[in-house]
Amino acid sequence: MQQFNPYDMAVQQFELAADRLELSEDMREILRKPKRELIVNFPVRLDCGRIKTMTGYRVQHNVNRGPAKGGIRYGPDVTLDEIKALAMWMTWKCAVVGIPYGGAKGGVICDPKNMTASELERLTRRFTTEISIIIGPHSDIPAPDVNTNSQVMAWMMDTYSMHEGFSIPAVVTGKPLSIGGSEGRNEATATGVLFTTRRAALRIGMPLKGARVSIQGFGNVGSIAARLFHNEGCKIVAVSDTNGGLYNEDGLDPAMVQRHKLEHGTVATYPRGQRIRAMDVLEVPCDILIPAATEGLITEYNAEKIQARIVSEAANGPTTPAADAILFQKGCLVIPDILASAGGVTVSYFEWVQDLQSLFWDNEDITHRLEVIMNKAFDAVANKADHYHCDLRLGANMLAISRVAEATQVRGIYP
Ligand SMILES: NC(=O)C1=CN([C@@H]2O[C@H](COP(=O)(O)OP(=O)(O)OC[C@H]3O[C@@H](n4cnc5c(N)ncnc54)[C@H](OP(=O)(O)O)[C@@H]3O)[C@@H](O)[C@H]2O)C=CC1
Ligand SMILES: O=C(O)CCC(=O)C(=O)O
Repeated sequence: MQQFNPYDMAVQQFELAADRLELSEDMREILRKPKRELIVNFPVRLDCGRIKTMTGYRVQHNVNRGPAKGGIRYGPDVTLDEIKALAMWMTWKCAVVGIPYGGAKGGVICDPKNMTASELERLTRRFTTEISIIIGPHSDIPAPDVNTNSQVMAWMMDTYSMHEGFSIPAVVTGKPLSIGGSEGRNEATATGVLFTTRRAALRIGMPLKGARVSIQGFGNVGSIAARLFHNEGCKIVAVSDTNGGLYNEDGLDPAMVQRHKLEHGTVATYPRGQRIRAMDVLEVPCDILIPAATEGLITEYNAEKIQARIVSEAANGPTTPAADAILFQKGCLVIPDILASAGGVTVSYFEWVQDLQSLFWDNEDITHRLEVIMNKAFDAVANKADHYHCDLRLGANMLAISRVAEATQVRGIYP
């Protein structure tokens, strides 16, 4: 089996859309490569006194529609190609929901589950200092992603502000409310998944009430999606994390599963369900599948076995192009990542705007504004897909890429 490379996959998706848009080779050359790739190697003192040199990345894919925007992830398997792919998807994600940002992503190769809070703080502060030559409230604004959270964003904001000499909350989003975070940001990605799934269910005439939902990944996005879909009247039949999966055809109570995970570190050992392998959550009988873990897990090897009628991609890049073709053929409606998971960055945009104006909105206002944007984006993507007789991914990519290409063209290219 060939080694999965997320950047190759992102470029392959890009080329499919560029072909249908009949984009010139010159424009493709500009859009397929990241604008900036920063690699930093930096020392971190561990609690035992040893110094470990860590490697981190910040990639800005495109900034023609506004400042670069995108999360920071920590993990042992982070690679530059993964971060390049995620940065490119951020460019398309911001364009598809029409918020004035380009795309970026960052990451550090580390093992966060085996690091103490003080080691993570030192890592975060040093990494922020290293990438502060390219981040800033008007140039590139990080946010949380896999294995990072509001505490990590608080350390980033504090470190950046220390160097400037005064508080600059707008340098990162996803912060705690007490230092300029926004109402609704923590739940925003999962809320966006719910809004787009409601729209998709309407499109295929499937009631959400009573729908069986399987969720891969039980972190920020997956666990909150479980709660929101449960509140919507859906039955959460399967969940998983890195330790394994859990299935119960009668439905799981997300709050109880969450409590079990907090106490035992995994959902897989929750007693009121049948233990299954982590990858099996993709194949259990269900109506809606929510991949909320990581890239490249739905492939040509398991797509045929997916039983869901809707796949709502909360994760970035969960489905390979070969799997996309199989799912489209089967009549499974895939809400692509750049649309389904755009609720997070949309509320990050609200957070940034609130920080810049020092005037804050309430939760109701945030949720309403998010719903308007997500519904409008879903309808625009669906119209594109209907017009071109293609799946929603190609529709979303065509919409997004044409918007970025137009911005690039109208700004002019220096001869
Ligand atoms: N946070 C955000 O605002 C946004 C996140 N996303 C995307 O959503 C996805 C999840 O992010 P987020 O929830 O923030 O990250 P978290 O780190 O909070 O959670 C990730 C979850 O995925 C699980 N996981 C990782 N790999 C696997 C695997 N192979 N099989 C099963 N479970 C797995 C982890 O398990 P364990 O608990 O055991 O570690 C964890 O439960 C990512 O693709 C991210 O890029 C997209 C838009 C915004
Ligand atoms: O909130 C943000 O700015 C970015 C979130 C993110 O990294 C993503 O949507 O993948």
